Amino acid sequence: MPSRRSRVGMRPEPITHRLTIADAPPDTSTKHRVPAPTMTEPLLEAHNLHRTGDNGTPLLTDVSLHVEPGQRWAIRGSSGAGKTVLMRALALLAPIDSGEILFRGQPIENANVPRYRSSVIYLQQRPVLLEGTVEDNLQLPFRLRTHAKRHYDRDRIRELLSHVGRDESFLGRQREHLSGGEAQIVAVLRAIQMNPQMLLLDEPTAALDRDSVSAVESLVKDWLAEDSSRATVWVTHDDTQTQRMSDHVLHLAGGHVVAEP
Ligand SMILES: Nc1ncnc2c1ncn2[C@@H]1O[C@H](COP(=O)(O)OP(=O)(O)OP(=O)(O)O)[C@@H](O)[C@H]1O
Repeated sequence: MPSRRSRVGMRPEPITHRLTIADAPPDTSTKHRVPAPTMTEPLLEAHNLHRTGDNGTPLLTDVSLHVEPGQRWAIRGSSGAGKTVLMRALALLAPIDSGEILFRGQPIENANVPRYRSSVIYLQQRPVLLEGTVEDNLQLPFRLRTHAKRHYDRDRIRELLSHVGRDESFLGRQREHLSGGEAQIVAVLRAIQMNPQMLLLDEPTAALDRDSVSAVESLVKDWLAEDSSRATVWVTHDDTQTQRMSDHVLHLAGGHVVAEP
């Protein structure tokens, strides 16, 4: 069994037995069928997250989320509900005071954070791109030690660009000449070329025009369709985007999970 020790050193949880294929009772009756055990282990688990802000205000209170392979979650809630605080905690970019975050059933030790961040990539509303061309930005992750053995694949990028109606000339565009939508397309391409297991999308299309929204959504949909075990957590205020891009919804209000707003 995986260790249930918290990365943040809080409350050890009771060890819970997880059903495996070997544990499954034989199906001796079709009349009184025993419910099939869950074979899938969650990809990302947040258990009872708590965080208090600098001024003592509770930002997250007992927030839990289990994302299984293939699931597409939407995080909903009004402004200030704690959506970004939660997403940054899941991305290990912001601290939690208590609770635990597990990836594939394991806590993420400090030494494994770079690997975690290449499996679970966080994208924010305003993408951070460096000076230089689109291609410079796409090549950037391959300069990191974590990806030293991987190589930038221009053919793959060219193919992905064709899905969103851009040709190779886009690669030579300077960062400062990109629209907000184009910059977000670059950020999504930069993430999905790394073949992550999950994307954490924090309002990535909030300030974009309709064409850019559909370009970003279609890149993410195509990436999901390539591998049925990939998953997303998408913060959005948009009801129709929630319908298009999610099959599970977590509602937050005042840093709490609520049934419905
Ligand atoms: N370090 C901090 N200390 C104190 N308060 C904070 C801190 N970080 C965030 N907050 C507050 O926590 C609340 C939740 O912020 P958060 O950014 O998660 O909201 P949100 O749900 O993402 O809102 P929006 O939809 O407007 O992006 C806000 O009131 C914010 O000002």
